[in-house]
Amino acid sequence: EDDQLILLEWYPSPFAARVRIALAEKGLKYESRPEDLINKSPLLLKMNPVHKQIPVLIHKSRPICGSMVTVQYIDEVWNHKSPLLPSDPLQRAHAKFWADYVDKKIFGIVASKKELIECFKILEEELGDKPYFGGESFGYVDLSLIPCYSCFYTFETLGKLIMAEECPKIVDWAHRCLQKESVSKSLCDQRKFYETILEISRGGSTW
Ligand SMILES: N[C@@H](CCC(=O)N[C@@H](CSO)C(=O)NCC(=O)O)C(=O)O
Repeated sequence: EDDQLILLEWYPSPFAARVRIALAEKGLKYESRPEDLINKSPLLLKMNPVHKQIPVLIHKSRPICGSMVTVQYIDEVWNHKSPLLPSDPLQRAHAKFWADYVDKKIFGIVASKKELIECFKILEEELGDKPYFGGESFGYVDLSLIPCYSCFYTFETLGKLIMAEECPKIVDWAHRCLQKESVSKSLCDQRKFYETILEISRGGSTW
């Protein structure tokens, strides 16, 4: 029917995980269509001709591209439950600032180990003693960062570091987020992510 939701995605992608979490938070049913990023489907090329990237949410046959843009769309269209962004404009601006920081510094160009740890320490400071980045409840900034948890085993194995030592509050926060079913059922398993990275690095294909 007209209100059908389709998600063009790829399971290991932390960007796709963000949209899966938002859809689960709102209790929305959707059809998942896994993409082969080496042989992209005509639908993906049609729905996201600019970046030709997943995730793409297709709602009423129209595409929404970009993971955090899609999360905002979901939050605004299905605003009946589990708000992800605060309603106060200043708080919203802060949430978008930190989600943008996560995009640039954590998910951006794969940073050097030193830079990555420095950025996690800044996030650790921002989190402080709050249970979540937005305060008492899980929200937009938490959602932007938590998919990175799937990469922790890879960081530790390849980077020879221990996340619990580098940023203990972030590790505790991640475990807190994983108590939520919307998160635990949406995140790629850490070992599967690691195996996928090794496969790709052998295959030399981009992802
Ligand atoms: N800024 C975008 C990044 C999406 C992306 O990198 N998607 C990757 C897969 S996961 O890393 C992708 O589709 N790569 C295929 C390609 O670039 O050819 C977002 O937030 O959605």
